[in-house]
Amino acid sequence: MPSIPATPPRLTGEALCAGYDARRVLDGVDLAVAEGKLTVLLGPNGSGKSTLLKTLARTLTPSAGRVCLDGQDIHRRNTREVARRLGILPQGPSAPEGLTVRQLVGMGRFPHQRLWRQDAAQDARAIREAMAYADVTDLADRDVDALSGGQRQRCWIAMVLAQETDLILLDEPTTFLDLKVQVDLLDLLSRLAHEHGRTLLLVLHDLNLAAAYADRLVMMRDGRIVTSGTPEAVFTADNLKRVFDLDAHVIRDPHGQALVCVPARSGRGPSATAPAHDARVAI
Ligand SMILES: Nc1ncnc2c1ncn2[C@@H]1O[C@H](COP(=O)(O)OP(=O)(O)OP(=O)(O)O)[C@@H](O)[C@H]1O
Repeated sequence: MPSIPATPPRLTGEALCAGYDARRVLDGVDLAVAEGKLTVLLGPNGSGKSTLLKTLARTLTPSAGRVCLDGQDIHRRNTREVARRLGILPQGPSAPEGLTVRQLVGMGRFPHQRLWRQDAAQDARAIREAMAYADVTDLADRDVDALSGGQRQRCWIAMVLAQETDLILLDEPTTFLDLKVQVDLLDLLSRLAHEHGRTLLLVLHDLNLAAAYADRLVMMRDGRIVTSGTPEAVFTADNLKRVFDLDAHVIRDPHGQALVCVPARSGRGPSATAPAHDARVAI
């Protein structure tokens, strides 16, 4: 996979309002997804993260504002054209029954195929590379239904990779995975951004993994972006309180230097859980 030089954002949302029937969820969201970076969207349940991802991916039409992909309104582009540039893995995806892993991953090639023009060799190469990258080659002939949650999630990631898009949106890709598998998956996504120049926007619920892996954090509440920037700039106790209503300290991991959020246990106050050593810093 060739590296792509840093360029201005190709995916932006401008004054986006969106929702479901009469219910407005997004309320004037402005967002430029940083090129070649891993951006993590954080926010409490129901704050509109999935709605934003769906709107950015053209699955949901905004009631006001617009999404631009490569400078053009994404809703004026056709589905196949968008799918060749932008891949999305929604929350809790489901596959048709009886599909093997290779067939599922092959679905990522649909946007590149036409009835009168199919490049079987190119499709086979993309599927092979995606399965190798997501470490599911050994599972290729297994039934997707018969896999563990973690294995299945890696297969879905492989499907998105086989789509060979520069922009990848993932909604809670680590849900239901054990910590080691979460870390493996985030390492993989991080390599995609940093070694292959892909642009990733993902929703995560684990604050500490988000702070450890994100180049940029975007924090949402009540359908609005409250703050965004590098973890150094925005992963602060004040912002965690503003966005999540969470009482916590943010400290620096003395070994890896990552920022770590230590929640205060209810009724005991933040100081009850703060470590005694001098790694604690006011952030
Ligand atoms: N298909 C839908 N129809 C109607 N309302 C919806 C639909 N999907 C989401 N909502 C509502 O929109 C609001 C935002 O939901 P959304 O899924 O975007 O939040 P979220 O931040 O991704 O939440 P979570 O962290 O729980 O996944 C919620 O109040 C939710 O109930």
